[in-house]
Amino acid sequence: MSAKPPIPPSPTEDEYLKAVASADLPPLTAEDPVGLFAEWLAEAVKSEVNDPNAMALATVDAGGLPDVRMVLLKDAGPDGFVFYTNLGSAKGQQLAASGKAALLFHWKSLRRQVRVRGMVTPVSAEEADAYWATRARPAQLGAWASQQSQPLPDRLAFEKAIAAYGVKFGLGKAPRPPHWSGFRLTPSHIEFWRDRPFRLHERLVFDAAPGGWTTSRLYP
Ligand SMILES: Cc1cc2nc3c(=O)[nH]c(=O)nc-3n(C[C@H](O)[C@H](O)[C@H](O)COP(=O)(O)O)c2cc1C
Ligand SMILES: Cc1ncc(COP(=O)(O)O)c(CN)c1O
Repeated sequence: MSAKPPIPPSPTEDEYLKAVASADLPPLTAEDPVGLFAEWLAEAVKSEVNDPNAMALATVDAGGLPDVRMVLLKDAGPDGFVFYTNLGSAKGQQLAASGKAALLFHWKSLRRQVRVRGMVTPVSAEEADAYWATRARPAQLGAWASQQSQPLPDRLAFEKAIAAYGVKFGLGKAPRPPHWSGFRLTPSHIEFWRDRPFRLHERLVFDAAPGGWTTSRLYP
């Protein structure tokens, strides 16, 4: 028999009361979600153990069944949130078919989350080439050899394919594969969530409106 998973219990009142003392923050306010996101990411860069730019990317498949996996944020600004992947992967196909996605950042060290929803479009070839050029050569060869999300018969076959691409491109630059590029999610909705004691959290929501954003708050 397998062991029961070690699920932690809900905090006790005493445990919450200890947190109250350190939770005396001014209310969360901002005019511009992009600026607030940049501030929160900068804090996460300092406090997270690794990958502060990691985010869950949610998509739907052809049958409407949700799918989700982690990707790394590689650019962010007023135009949206950019990530890179294999276009033939499950997520690549789902994004091409639906044009919609959601993102979730969860910074455990800060007890914060940011949720983003919106439409997704491919980045330009020039933008993808510029990002591709910053990747380490072995990572580039891996992207050439990986048929991401397809069944892998054996690890050795993958390693041989990586070596073959290494020979093919010799000492020269490995160009960006046609099956590897990026997507930009243009946010229509962004929510900032900050932990408060007793689960009385703060939620600040931005909805895209002509020429700017409307803001609102939600019950936790
Ligand atoms: C922290 C983290 C970051 C990741 N970043 C990426 C990424 O930027 N791009 C990518 O294609 N896969 C990334 N992966 C792997 C994906 O989570 C996933 O396994 C892979 O892309 C296949 O997903 P799919 O079959 O849904 O397309 C990352 C995984 C982790 C845990
Ligand atoms: C398969 C894959 N592709 C792309 C990325 C994006 O990161 P990078 O471009 O820094 O390799 C990751 C990050 N974990 C990854 O696992």
